[in-house]
Amino acid sequence: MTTLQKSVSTKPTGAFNLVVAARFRELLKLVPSLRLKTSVMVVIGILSGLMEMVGITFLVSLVFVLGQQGSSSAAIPGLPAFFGSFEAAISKSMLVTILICAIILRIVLGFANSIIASVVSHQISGSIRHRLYSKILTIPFQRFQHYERSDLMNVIATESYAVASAHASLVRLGINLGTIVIFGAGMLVMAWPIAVLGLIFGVVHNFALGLFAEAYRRTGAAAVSAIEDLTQLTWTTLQTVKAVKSFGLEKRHENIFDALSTDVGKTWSRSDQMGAATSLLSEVLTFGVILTIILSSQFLPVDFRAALSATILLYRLQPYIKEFDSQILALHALEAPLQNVLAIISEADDARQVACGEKLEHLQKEIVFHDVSFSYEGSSIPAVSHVGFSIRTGETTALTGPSGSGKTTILNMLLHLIQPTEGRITFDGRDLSTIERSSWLRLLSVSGQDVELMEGTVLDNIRFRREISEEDVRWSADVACATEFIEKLPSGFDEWLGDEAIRLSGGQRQRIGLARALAGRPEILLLDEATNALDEATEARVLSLLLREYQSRTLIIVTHRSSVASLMKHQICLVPSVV
Ligand SMILES: Nc1ncnc2c1ncn2[C@@H]1O[C@H](COP(=O)(O)OP(=O)(O)OP(=O)(O)O)[C@@H](O)[C@H]1O
Repeated sequence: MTTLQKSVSTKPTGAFNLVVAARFRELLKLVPSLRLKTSVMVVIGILSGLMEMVGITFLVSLVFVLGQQGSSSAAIPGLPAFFGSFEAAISKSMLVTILICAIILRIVLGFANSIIASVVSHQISGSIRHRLYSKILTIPFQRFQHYERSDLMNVIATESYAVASAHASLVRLGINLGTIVIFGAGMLVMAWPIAVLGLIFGVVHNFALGLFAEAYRRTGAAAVSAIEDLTQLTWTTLQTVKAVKSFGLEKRHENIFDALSTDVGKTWSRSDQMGAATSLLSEVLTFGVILTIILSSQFLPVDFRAALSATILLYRLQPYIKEFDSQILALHALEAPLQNVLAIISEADDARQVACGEKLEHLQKEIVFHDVSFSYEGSSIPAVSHVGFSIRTGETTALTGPSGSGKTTILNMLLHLIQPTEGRITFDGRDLSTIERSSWLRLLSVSGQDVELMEGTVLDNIRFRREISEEDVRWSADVACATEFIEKLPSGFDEWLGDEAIRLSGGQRQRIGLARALAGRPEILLLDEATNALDEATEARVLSLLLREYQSRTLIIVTHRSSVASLMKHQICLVPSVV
């Protein structure tokens, strides 16, 4: 069984900021077409930061100018040294205009970026959900069987959002870094000693937050694992409610659920506590550096106005630095869900499913198994070993043999769910592997002992999302002897069946499954113990109707009952493989 990420990866953990490169590489694999939008978002974000810096600087200048009596029409002497060369040219009204423009531009850019971010985030999530869902349908059936269904549900419904979150974090990182650089440059020009203090603060801050990185990675992985366990328990409980009640295990299940639910709560609160701790650390460091500037201001070789502007910039820089670090920590926490998404998306497609091949309009003569063997992945004993037989078209054949002799495996090969590991299967002399899969599957239909009913009406279940006329639905239900009980249901064919269809007996479910298989009027019908839950009399009626309708078509029945096998023209008896 393929288990999705339950523990943190073994990648080096010391390299705090390397996580950015790792997440970026993963994102490029998952959403390669986002480069342009991402760059636009980062540039807009940085421009917004730039506008903030301009706004702060001009605001400080304005305050100084307003504080100077009677100099309103003179050149502005209030700008910091950085703007010194413009002093002669900027009047007070221009100062106010620039300030207002900077503020408005910042608001507009911020708004534009949140709209773009929201659109991009939904695009990413939608595209990832689509890729995951379609991957589940295109991976080889054997690979699919290696996954826990609850894990797959969890990845599609919950963890797929991690990709959009990681993208948002990377964009925010780019914006924060760009803004930090711009603010830093501004501070350097205005008051270099304060910029140096700010730089030291940034390095210490980054190093201190780096100490939390491993804890964040572990918490992220623990949260994913705890949620997976909880989903799995819920899923299996829903699947086995009858057994749980029959064995009187409700309390035990409740206890297990509570324990797992507590684990989930603990991982989230640990994450919240770490968030609070890192935020506190950030505040303390910022306070420390500003205090240092205040205490040492009289000794610093800088102009007071410039020092004030630079200090305000440093103060405003703090949220960017804080967010920069928290986004890096978020990227650590996103490792586990991202790895899960990647694991599924990187699964190879079923080569036969995507290959073209020749079309097959009809089966004219026969299906032949030429010395066919098949072994399931990881199994040392072949499920089918060197089997050879032919099935003539338009005739009825029973496939018999003891339990485990490979009957279902043979039907699965006919259904293209698995391919022979040795030997070949031919249809009218053409190798199965050279035939277009969909054209072959159009010719045949299958029904088994366990019917996969879905949420919907009886009609929905017979149609099974295919274009099938009402007439064909009625005909198939008649042949399957299903009409007689369907019409007794309160809403007949429109009766709503839950996914478990609890109101139906085992035999009724099998008859709906049989009607589903018949409804497309297939040339070849495969029945895998499809009537074994029916009483003898109903089974006999179903079989006689089937034989009448399938006089000139191909019917292959897997059965353990000699009475059923004897009704077929041919019998193929399989023997179990030995080591
Ligand atoms: N997904 C699987 N992975 C590994 N082994 C499998 C898998 N499915 C079936 N097998 C093994 O392959 C062998 C043949 O199984 P198969 O279901 O084809 O037998 P069968 O003749 O249809 O049995 P039954 O009459 O009990 O339904 C068995 O030994 C079974 O354990």
